[in-house]
Amino acid sequence: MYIGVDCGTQSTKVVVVDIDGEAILAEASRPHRLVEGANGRREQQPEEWIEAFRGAFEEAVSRAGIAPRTVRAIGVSGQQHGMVALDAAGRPVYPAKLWCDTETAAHNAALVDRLGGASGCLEKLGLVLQTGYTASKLAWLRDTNPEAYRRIDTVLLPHDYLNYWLTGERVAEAGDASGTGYFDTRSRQWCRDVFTEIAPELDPARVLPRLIDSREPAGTLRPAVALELGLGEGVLVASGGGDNMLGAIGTGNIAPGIVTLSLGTSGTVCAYSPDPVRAESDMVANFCASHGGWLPLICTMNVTSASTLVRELFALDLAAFGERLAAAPIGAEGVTVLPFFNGERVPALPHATASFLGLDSRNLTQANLCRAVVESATFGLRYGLELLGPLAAGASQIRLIGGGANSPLWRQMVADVTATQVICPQVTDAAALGAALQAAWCERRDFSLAALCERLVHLDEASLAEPKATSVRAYETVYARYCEALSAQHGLPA
Ligand SMILES: Nc1ncnc2c1ncn2[C@@H]1O[C@H](COP(=O)(O)OP(=O)(O)O)[C@@H](O)[C@H]1O
Ligand SMILES: O=C(CO)[C@@H](O)[C@H](O)COP(=O)(O)O
Repeated sequence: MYIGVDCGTQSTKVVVVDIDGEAILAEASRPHRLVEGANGRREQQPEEWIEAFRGAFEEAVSRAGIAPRTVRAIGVSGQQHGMVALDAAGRPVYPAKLWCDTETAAHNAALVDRLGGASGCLEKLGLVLQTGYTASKLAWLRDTNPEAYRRIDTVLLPHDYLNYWLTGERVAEAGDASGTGYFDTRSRQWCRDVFTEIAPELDPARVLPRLIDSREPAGTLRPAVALELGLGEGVLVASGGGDNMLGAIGTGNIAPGIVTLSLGTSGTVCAYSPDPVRAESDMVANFCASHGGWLPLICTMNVTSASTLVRELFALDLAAFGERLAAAPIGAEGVTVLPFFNGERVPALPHATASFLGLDSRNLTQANLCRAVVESATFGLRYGLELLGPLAAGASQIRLIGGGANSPLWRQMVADVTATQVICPQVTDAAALGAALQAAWCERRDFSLAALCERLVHLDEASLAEPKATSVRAYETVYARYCEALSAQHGLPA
């Protein structure tokens, strides 16, 4: 038995996987709080991830009906980029500053300048620093909270922190490390000179976790944790990785030809590449994959976070929200939304706010506003898909994941907006499944990752959405309207 864990923005999910029986036995999740402050502050308490993990683990194991002692390895996936700075005793010196925190936009802009602009970043890191990456969070802590900064002994990412809690080891792997902004994504090594530029007082040899290969274990369970969870001694904890990297594994996107698109709190589009990618657009992140190779990715920050704001504004539950979406026509009768409620990463507008455009006395309905926000989040991902260029253009299928993929209407919308076939995996949380598969790959040397994906990545045929020609054409017009609005409001090329 193998356990996969995904510490997302809104919740931590756990899956129990039986590799030999080729079955996903159970899933469970527990929510966490997101603390939202002024200036785009978005933080969480790392201890709450552990609490959520405990609850979800207990429920998943009990639902699976397995003896915990049959678990052989655990894999952990986590929301990318979050800064978890620990003191020498392993306690956070400050709450985790998350991927969606835009408070550090000015620090990011200053860092990009100091590294020689976009070309300097590309030369040193293989990607261009974006607000949201760990680097500017560290620079921000140094400036705004020097007392906490002085106590830093290690800087981890969310999944590294869970690995640390499980094993006592402070380690990192290339996939998640590539989102720090002080990691060379081509050579897969820490970029110590960039780290020193950001945090001159900290010794990178001490503060940065030891890098391990994706198939190497982070360690074995600490005896106290094994006892608490009822697990046997010697249970391996895999290297784990960023949620997008493990979501790629959990959707079978481990070789070129497939696109994974996530409708989570964030929206992401990524495609595997065996070589590092230097995309035409600086907004394409040349991240590493968490199984070797690369995973160029674009990320938008306002997907289910945006739809949830509008849904909650009208006090709708998910079912009622779905009904409102269906009640409005394609194009929401002329309503256009630019859903940048907390700034945006792609396009790079960290200070932007949202706009509702084209409203009149006739089209101002709940249904149109709900529909327009979901359409706009989807258009943002099409915009990103286009930036990915040939890597994504050749894909014949989109594997759709994340909470929004539960909505049949949203699935069809993605198919129509991208003119590509869409299908979901059977499992609710593909990143947690990817983490379990990576754990099995680490522990079972008799399996290749491809063989494991073949066994466990089952697609849900009932979720298949084929693009419909009339809808594809209708969305072309509405997407053009969205691009015009983007250009008019934010000066971007239409
Ligand atoms: N049927 C649905 N329609 C629209 N949104 C949904 C639906 N089901 C779940 N969601 C939304 O998906 C989000 C959770 O997605 P998830 O991928 O688990 O997020 P994360 O990994 O960022 O924590 C929640 O905001 C939830 O409201
Ligand atoms: O910042 C990124 C990718 O670069 C986000 O995709 C985070 O990794 C958070 O993911 P979710 O919580 O939305 O799954």
